[in-house]
Amino acid sequence: MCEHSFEPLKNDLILRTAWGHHVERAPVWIMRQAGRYLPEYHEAKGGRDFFECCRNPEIASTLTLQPIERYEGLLDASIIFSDILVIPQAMGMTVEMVDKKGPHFPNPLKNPDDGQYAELMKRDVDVGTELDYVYKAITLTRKKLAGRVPLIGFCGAPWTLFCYMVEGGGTKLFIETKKWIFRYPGATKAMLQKIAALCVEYLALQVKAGAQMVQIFDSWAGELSPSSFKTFCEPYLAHIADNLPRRLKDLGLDPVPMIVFPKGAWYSIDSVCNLAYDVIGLDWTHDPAEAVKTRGKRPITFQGNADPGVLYGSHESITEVVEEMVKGFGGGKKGWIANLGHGITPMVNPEDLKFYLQEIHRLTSMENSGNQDREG
Ligand SMILES: Cc1c2[nH]c(c1CCC(=O)O)Cc1[nH]c(c(CCC(=O)O)c1C)Cc1[nH]c(c(CCC(=O)O)c1C)Cc1[nH]c(c(C)c1CCC(=O)O)C2
Repeated sequence: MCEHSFEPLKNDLILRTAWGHHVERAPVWIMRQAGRYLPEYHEAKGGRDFFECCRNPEIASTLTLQPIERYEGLLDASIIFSDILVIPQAMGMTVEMVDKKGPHFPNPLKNPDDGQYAELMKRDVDVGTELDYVYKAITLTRKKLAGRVPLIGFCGAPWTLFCYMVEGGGTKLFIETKKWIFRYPGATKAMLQKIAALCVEYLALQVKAGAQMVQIFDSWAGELSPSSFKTFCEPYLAHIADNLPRRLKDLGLDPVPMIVFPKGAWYSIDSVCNLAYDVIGLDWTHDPAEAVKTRGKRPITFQGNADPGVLYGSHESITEVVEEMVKGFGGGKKGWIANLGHGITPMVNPEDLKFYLQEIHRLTSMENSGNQDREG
């Protein structure tokens, strides 16, 4: 139990699915479900800066609830409105959100001798106080949810956060990142380990505040070769999965399901199935049936994975993609949480997302939709 008392959950479908139980239909939520495609998001955000919204528990909880209210009864989880870059901020780096451009670090990490690296490595970061506003937003959101659906907490994976910290923002070429891993592998690993420890504490405190499930977003995992993935990504994902349950236990908290989303690293799935995560998020480059075959009998739930671009398509194509996905994941009565293969993109018509959610409900509620052999 977390330290607060909240209304009992009325819909625990996603938690049961994540724990590997047989369920009545596939649960569904959407990465970035609170965001720019919703007119009410822009309205509630007003002229405010993005990080100012994250730091304001009242606004963050309002934004978190928007999709739950608009798609009443169709979403099986909420995700706290925040950003993965709050960890670099807590470490002392400045991160701005530039309109229509995305995140920008005015002073990224240049090399291990630039002074800032040593400074960050030696600083004792207290994510308890630095990210206090996130825990407050989580507790307030749990109250406002009043048990409608579970609340997911999240963080960025060490690898993805490191990329942002050295690139200073989004990139296509990853020049700085590659300089770090191929010139300074030791310094890179030390920083990744530092971030991983912060992730564990940050997620534990989110659970303490009321998060009922957590997701680790490794959005840039796919920039690595399979062997670099083994060196710079996987050990830190493993560290989080191994240490979060221990930390929760220390704090007197029950374990929560842990989701990992190593976007783009399709080659890693067999090995990621051996980590201690309960759920693995798949992007749309995965063939669901192949992934199910690779999983075999291991007790892992998959999450995903339609191309988010299908929401720009016709309703016929949405139905086709959902049908294919339901079939590939074995019907939806076990081992699958429906989602998109990455965050929903701006300019999607919210009514088309509604249709996608309805199709998932319709096609996974069917009597015979659980008859497929999930081992492939
Ligand atoms: C890489 C990453 C970031 N942030 C996040 C990731 C991992 C997921 C992914 O790979 O998409 C995670 C994130 N960011 C946001 C959420 C909120 C909760 C939700 O999913 O609804 C979550 C889970 C809000 C947001 N984070 C951001 C917005 C848009 C801000 C705005 O312009 O109003 C929102 C709603 C800004 C942001 N934040 C980030 C970028 C690259 C951008 C700008 C470009 C973009 O939106 O894709 C970093």
